[in-house]
Amino acid sequence: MLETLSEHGCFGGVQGYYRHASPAIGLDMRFSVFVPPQASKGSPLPVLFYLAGLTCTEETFMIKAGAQRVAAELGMILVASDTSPRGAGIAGESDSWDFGVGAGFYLDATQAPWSQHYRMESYVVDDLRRAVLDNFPADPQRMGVFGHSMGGHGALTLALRHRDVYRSVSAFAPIAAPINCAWGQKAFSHYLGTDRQAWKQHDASELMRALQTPFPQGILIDQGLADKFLAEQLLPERFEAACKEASQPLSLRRHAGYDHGYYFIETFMEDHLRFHHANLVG
Ligand SMILES: N[C@@H](CCC(=O)N[C@@H](CSC=O)C(=O)NCC(=O)O)C(=O)O
Repeated sequence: MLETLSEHGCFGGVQGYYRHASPAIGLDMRFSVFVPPQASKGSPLPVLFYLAGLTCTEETFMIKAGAQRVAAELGMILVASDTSPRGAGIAGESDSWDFGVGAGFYLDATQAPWSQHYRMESYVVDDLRRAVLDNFPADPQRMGVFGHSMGGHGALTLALRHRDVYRSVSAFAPIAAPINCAWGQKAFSHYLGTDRQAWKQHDASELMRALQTPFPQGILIDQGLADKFLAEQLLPERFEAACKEASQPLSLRRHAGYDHGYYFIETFMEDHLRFHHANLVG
């Protein structure tokens, strides 16, 4: 059952905010959907899932990224997930901005106490997808995923781990090699424990190195060169090397003068929407 929190006319379509019970998480979750005007024609539409970064919610992308105008032109449904469970009641889960609440890292935790509710991979891939298919005119054969920073890590890893679900993937300033940066090491050690082999299953660069079948239309990544997190946390050069090793076509565009924020994201948003549209619709 979907509860509508609010709906708003937007570029001839509808921008909505919703809440539903998530079996994977065991709590209510919120998400947002932009349905373009083409929905009134009755045919199923391609869907693009957005995964946001640390501290964000299901609202951040819809308010700040400026994606709806082009999605309305192209006839694409946009879906934005929240970034973690809310209300799990784990001691200390809100103590830091880069772990716990707002920092679910799009994986299923295996370690107590996180493993009961922090199951964002199953949430996004199963529960959120199901909710979108059941309640919106979405085409299950034409789904893509993109995201920013922690959500860029999520987009790359979920696309690599669920090739049958996502046909297209791109990212803005992704955490591209989390087992080699402080954000990833902090999150993975708490969520996944000490086994570094388990960590590799959620590291985009490690997954890419083991890739069997490349994404034929390539992967698009935009990265600002004035991003204060670039050298220590994001490490796109490791993903670039892994793509080369795996013969995966990658367009990694480095942009002077752009930082980590949503002014950067909105600048290149249209390119990402057109990239996914070309991959999903042709
Ligand atoms: N509070 C932090 C900054 C947090 C931050 O920059 N979050 C980014 C994502 S970082 C990686 O996942 C973000 O998208 N923020 C939302 C926004 O509107 O910019 C600090 O103190 O540095």
